[in-house]
Amino acid sequence: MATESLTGTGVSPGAGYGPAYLMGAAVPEPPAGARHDGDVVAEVARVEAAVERVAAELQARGEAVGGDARDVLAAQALIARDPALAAEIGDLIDAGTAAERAVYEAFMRYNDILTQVGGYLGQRVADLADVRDRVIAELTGVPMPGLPAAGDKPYVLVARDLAPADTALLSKDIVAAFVTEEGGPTSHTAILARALGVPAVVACAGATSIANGVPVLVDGTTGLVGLMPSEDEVRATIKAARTRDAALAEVTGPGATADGRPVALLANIGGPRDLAAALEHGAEGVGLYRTEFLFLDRDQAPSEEEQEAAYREVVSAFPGRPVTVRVLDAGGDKPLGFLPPTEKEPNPALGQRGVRILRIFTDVLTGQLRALARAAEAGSAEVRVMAPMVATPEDAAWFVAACRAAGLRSAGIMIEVPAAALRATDLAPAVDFFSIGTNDLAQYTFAADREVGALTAFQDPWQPVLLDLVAMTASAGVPTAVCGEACSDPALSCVLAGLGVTALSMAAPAIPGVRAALARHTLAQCRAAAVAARAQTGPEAARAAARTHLPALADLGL
Ligand SMILES: C=C(OP(=O)(O)O)C(=O)O
Ligand SMILES: [Mg+2]
Repeated sequence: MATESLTGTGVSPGAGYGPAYLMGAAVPEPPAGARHDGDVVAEVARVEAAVERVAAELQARGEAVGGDARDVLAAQALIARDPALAAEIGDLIDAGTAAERAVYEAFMRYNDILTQVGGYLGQRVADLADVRDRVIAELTGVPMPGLPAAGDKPYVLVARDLAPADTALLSKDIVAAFVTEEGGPTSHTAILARALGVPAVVACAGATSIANGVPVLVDGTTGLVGLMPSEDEVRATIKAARTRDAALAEVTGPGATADGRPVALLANIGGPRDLAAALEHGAEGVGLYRTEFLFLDRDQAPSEEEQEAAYREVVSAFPGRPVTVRVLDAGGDKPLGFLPPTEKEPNPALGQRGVRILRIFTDVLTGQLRALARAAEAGSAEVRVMAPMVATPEDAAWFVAACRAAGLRSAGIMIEVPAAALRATDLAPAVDFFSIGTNDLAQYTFAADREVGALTAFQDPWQPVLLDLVAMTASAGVPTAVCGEACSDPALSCVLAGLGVTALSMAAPAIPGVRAALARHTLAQCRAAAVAARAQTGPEAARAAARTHLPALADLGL
């Protein structure tokens, strides 16, 4: 048995095992006025050793990665070994300052000089701060900032939460599983983990107190995180996950119920890098391309040419198939510096987000639509474009008109605000399709921030009220997909089919489970499951009631 276990919410299936790596929180500033005990020589030697370890590690990591990263890391190693900095640190230690504080102050002086010089050198300030924090971490024993380099063994990445920028370079070969203390089933960590096919547990209380290097077994289905598990336990958990995967691999082909009602199984992607997984898991197209990843960490929108190149890559991966692109969903939990709201927002999730911000910065939308129209022209995919956060018929009509003006044939909207679901019949005449975003629909229905771990329960897509809103939307007479994380649950995907949804879009690794669940149940069973779930008053009861009509789930290990 594991010596200790923690529990969170399993959000990406499969089992992962490896040493814990605690993603370094910000390295604290050493206290001002900290003094050493008088041994100047020993204190200087401590700094020299720390600097050398940091420089060598940066250099080695650069060599391992190669390309541009090698030059950047080699430059950082040079900063660390800079003799002028060493002299400055030495002077401070001579005057009695403790090693870590001396490092901090000497680096800060350089920082000020670079900032004043500005231009290219000014932009190196972040590199300098990173080297400073690494040396201080080395001296004080706190975790290193950032992510560790790939080693021989994948590690379990433990963090308070993960931002998209933290994880841009991760892959399945580097990370065996994710565990975060915060976040819910629809947080960025969960979305990213599913896209990479890495098991993940979020909202796991106590996760950040796991010590670095401790062996951790993560079950991304049950949400259990075992510390120092026995070999037998690791073997059994991994075997059960594999058995389930093997059962699912036997069902292939396009999504359909057992009696042949087609339900398109599409992939949610964040960019071209997710295409391989989408194709590997047999996605029939793309149901949600979250384009905002292309716009993150920039001072301005990417050029139309750069956007077109990314869109073309996605479009060409699915010839003749639907590729549903969501235009930029900025604001709220995805703020972009170059698209600021017009006033200070005390509640960003309820602020100028999605289509609301695009209605202010119309040039950004027009540029994106033009790039999409050109990419659509170049390939044979059926490109569909949709807007996030549409709340009124007027928003819908405005967006569709903008798409038509750009020459785009298929224009739709996301239904993720209760107002839009409740009055779907008013929005229907303007659009070609709906796609329900259950993540935000839950957030706004319950007035519960989806990024707050303590409110995870409200994100449960089995809430009967959410099923009611899906049913209302699907009966408005427009083809309706669901692209929120709800679709990753095979039982719920049967219920959604039973509610009249015609396409389901999810992180690619979830597709086999959903395909198998649908293939083993008739449309009548799916409808009965939906009726039974909606008759309940809470999510647990809804889940249990639906499952009584979906008997094959248990055989599939789902
Ligand atoms: C699919 C959705 O969009 P996102 O998670 O990107 O907000 C949703 O809200 O359900
Ligand atoms: Mg959304």
